[in-house]
Amino acid sequence: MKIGIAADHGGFDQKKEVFEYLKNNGHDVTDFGADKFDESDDYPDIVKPLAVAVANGDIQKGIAICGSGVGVTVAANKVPGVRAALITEPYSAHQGVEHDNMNLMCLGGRVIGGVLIKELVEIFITAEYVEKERFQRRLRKVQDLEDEYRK
Ligand SMILES: O=C(CO)[C@H](O)[C@H](O)[C@H](O)COP(=O)(O)O
Repeated sequence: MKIGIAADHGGFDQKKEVFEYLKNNGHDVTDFGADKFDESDDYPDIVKPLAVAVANGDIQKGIAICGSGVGVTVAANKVPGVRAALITEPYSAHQGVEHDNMNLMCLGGRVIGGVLIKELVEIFITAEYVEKERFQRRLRKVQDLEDEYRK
């Protein structure tokens, strides 16, 4: 499984930590930037390449970090095919994948860190979507919404 990670200045340090953690644990992880700390960078620019790679299927699971996690969540969900959510606790990190097929987990670098952020990453990357009829039905409805409002 290919994992991608991106962060603006609000999550720059946490991105480095998570990237190292994933690499050290043998995962195939790509860093989509930012490449350097820049207080003036903008989260839509930073998350777009990762979101597109997730939507294309080049990356199976994406992790995006900004200050609160809200900005990258909003921006990533504008890319058709992305199912991004802001995650702050373990239950949603796996349930979001199991029920909703979340393919991009968003985190707040100014909100969480240390052990919790790695725990959430571990839960997210190991969780699997459960192909139950009710989950499929709901995801089809999400897809219908996307199709209805696509330009
Ligand atoms: O948290 C964020 C969006 O939800 C991002 O990190 C933004 O860039 C945040 O607004 C950063 O704030 P700053 O005052 O420009 O550092």
